[in-house]
Amino acid sequence: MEYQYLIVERRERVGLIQLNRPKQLNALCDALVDEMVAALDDFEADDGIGAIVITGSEKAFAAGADITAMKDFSHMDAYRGDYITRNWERVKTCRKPVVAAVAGYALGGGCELAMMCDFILAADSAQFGQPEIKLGTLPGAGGTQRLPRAVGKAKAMEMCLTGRLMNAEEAERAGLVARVVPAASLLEEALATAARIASFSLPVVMMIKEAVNRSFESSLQEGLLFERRSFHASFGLEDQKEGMAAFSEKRPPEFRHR
Ligand SMILES: CCCCCCCCCCCCC/C=C/C(=O)SCCNC(=O)CCNC(=O)[C@H](O)C(C)(C)COP(=O)(O)OP(=O)(O)OC[C@H]1O[C@@H](n2cnc3c(N)ncnc32)[C@H](O)[C@@H]1OP(=O)(O)O
Repeated sequence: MEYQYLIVERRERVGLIQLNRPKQLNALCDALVDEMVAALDDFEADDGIGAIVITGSEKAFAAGADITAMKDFSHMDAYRGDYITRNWERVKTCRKPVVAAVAGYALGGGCELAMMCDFILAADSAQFGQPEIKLGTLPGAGGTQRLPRAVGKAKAMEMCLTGRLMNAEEAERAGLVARVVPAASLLEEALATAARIASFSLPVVMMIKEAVNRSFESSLQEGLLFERRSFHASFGLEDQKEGMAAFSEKRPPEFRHR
């Protein structure tokens, strides 16, 4: 597929998706999101891909939904067109892990896109925010729902009501990002992290992603039961036999990803 707004590459067992609208600070438009859905579909179907990285440019992961594109929308335009949110769950529904590598601005829909990913690696230049209130609107792709779950009500409420930005250090302290790395090594670190994940058993990686995400959707008791049944099911995998045999034989495992 030809991409106009993305750079899409395979880096061994890692699929790399780079937002490529640097002049507009990677503002998210319908066409970019449609291309991202296509790239995720492609990587999900590819047995040679075990993990995915989404990143932007040095100055911006994504500065939000495209204000120019939507500024004259009517309620019905937004509602019936479901502007750039019609496929918004595709990152979350992707069964392979998706890592967000964020440098620069991740604002509005850009912060929401990063939070849809399984975890965020932030450059020390990263700045996160939901500044929609400054535009006379509010987050529309999870900002008021995922941000409180990530950083707590107080910080999320203050950020959404004031539109202030959160730098990488505060974001790590608050639990929004997994780790902060120097901007110069962000992509290298993200690819290495994704490659490590992709080196493990793909079915187990998928089961872990599913179980961790289930913790946000169910009671502790239901989540523990889901996890336990998944643990039991792992003993049906060739990779579980290989992993535990390799340990006993004091050699590295060679997972077959099935
Ligand atoms: C596979 C499924 C994936 C699904 C993914 C979906 C998730 C997203 C869905 C979103 C749903 C809607 C809800 C979200 C709404 C929003 O996001 S509203 C927008 C929120 N963002 C902002 O308010 C930030 C706006 N930008 C700025 O404040 C500043 O640009 C900046 C980031 C602080 C940088 O300032 P500065 O360094 O001065 O650069 P600028 O000159 O301002 O910008 C450079 C050019 O980039 C253009 N631009 C920047 N941001 C946007 C934007 N959001 N939309 C459109 N264009 C933008 C800016 O206009 C400049 O362009 P030129 O004037 O042509 O040079």
